[in-house]
Amino acid sequence: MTAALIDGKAAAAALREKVAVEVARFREATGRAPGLAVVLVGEDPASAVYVRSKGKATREAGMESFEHKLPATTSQDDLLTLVDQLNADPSVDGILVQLPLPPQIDERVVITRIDPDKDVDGFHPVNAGRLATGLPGFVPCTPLGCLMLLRQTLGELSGKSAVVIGRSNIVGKPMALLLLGDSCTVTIAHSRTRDLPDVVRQADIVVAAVGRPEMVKGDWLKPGATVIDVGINRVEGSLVGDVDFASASAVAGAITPVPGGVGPMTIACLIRNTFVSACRTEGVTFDSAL
Ligand SMILES: Nc1nc2c(c(=O)[nH]1)N[C@@H](CN(C=O)c1ccc(C(=O)N[C@@H](CCC(=O)O)C(=O)O)cc1)CN2
Repeated sequence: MTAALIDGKAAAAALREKVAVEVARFREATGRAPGLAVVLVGEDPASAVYVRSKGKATREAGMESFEHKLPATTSQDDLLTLVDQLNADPSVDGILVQLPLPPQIDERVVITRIDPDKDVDGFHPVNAGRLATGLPGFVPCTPLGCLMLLRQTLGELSGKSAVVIGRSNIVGKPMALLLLGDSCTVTIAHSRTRDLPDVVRQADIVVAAVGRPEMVKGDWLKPGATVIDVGINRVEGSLVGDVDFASASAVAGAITPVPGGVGPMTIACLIRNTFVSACRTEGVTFDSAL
């Protein structure tokens, strides 16, 4: 292996620690703690693990965690009523509805019901529009975490060529906009892209977010490229990314592992976004490097 390993676990721990220091200052200044409400509908085991991790990370940062666990049979109207209550609750700075939702509930309707100024997931169309137009809002946690890892690994990103593989609203599109915001030349590749390996081979930065286990091979990469693997795929009882780590790490300059790469940054960025939300509500200034 020649590639340097990008340690997302360490980066996430450092970010959470920085937020915890700022939260202590916030509490002294305002007399209250920032609050995050997390809503889980159903019993999906992976979602339950993520929700538990989010609650733990929230409390460890000195913030209040409000957990709402609803049965898998919950109706869309009942979920919307809970979202309305959380929107109106001044102790709640951030609202997150864990995805995926059961089939009787339309994800888009629920996301759109969350107050955009409490939408710490950054999934609301208003926040998508703010990101696209360069206005302050909330940026989805996974792409924000990827950007932080890239800046930490490469320093200045300006002028670099980047390929984002995947065009989802949650990762691919916001990732491309963030890279554009840092003056990269960005290509979004997807299932209909022709000659994908040739497209990927042009890139200094590759972000793989397709949800197909080990799809990106080492011989698709420009030697020395920085590779960010967003994939979390369970294959025969183990966890693999969208990048074939063994072949890619022989060619890349730096690469994120799975697990221990992007995943931990998702939760750290959620804690960061919740803190930022509380600061905006209270008019408290915060470290712009967060
Ligand atoms: N409302 C949301 N729902 C979902 C989101 C989200 O950002 N908001 N993202 C994913 C799940 N997710 C957080 O919710 C998440 C996924 C993975 C990790 C993580 O740390 N993964 C570890 C491996 C964990 C394991 O062993 O399973 C890693 O990559 O090291 C954190 C958060 C979908 N839903």
